[in-house]
Amino acid sequence: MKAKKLTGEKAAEYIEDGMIIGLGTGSTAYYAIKKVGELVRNGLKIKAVPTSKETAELAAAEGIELIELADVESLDLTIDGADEVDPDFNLIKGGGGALLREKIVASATDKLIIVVDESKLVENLGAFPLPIEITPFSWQYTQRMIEKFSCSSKLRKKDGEVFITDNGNYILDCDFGKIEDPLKISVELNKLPGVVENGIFAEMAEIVVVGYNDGHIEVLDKE
Ligand SMILES: O=C(CO)[C@H](O)[C@H](O)COP(=O)(O)O
Repeated sequence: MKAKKLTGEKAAEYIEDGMIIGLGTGSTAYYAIKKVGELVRNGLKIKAVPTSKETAELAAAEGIELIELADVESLDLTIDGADEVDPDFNLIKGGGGALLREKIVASATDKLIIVVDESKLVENLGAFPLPIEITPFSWQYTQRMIEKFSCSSKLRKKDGEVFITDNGNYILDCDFGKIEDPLKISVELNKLPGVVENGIFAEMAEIVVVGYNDGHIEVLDKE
């Protein structure tokens, strides 16, 4: 909790007047959004693209001006969380179910800043089941095709009901074990009809802000 707050707030320091930014989803991004709200109320002028309905609601309540990605060419930076981060800054995202919009926003971003607590740092991706967003149409067929990649998968549920994403799709949480080549598996998964997007963010993050439970923060920069 403390680590998440510190890292979210630290990431907000990268924001400058006039920027167009992306706002991520999840309990760590939450603290960044709260901090951005505070900065906006103190006079910072920015516009933001949210990565989920949940984030849009929070940001609007904070007084942050929201715009559509459709209306801009690119974003200066995006602050988002992650479920796993490997030493090459490959990520697994989508624990909160917002991976599709998060990946679209990340792809339009000059500088993707990831905020995590120390528990998210891993040597290899894969201990966290990979979220894959799929179409509801014949989803069991898509599941069988995905499982040919040697994984087992579960349809995500919430409160006993099938979890529906902001885009009206389902999510399969897929246990691949150790993921040796994140970029390759990500590209292969996205070739399957029925797969909308997967939660591997390979070679996208530029900065990772890590919060430690003892209160210190580490900023890892790809450059
Ligand atoms: O990818 C995400 C949502 O789709 C989140 O960023 C990810 O699940 C991390 O969330 P948290 O900061 O709550 O641990």
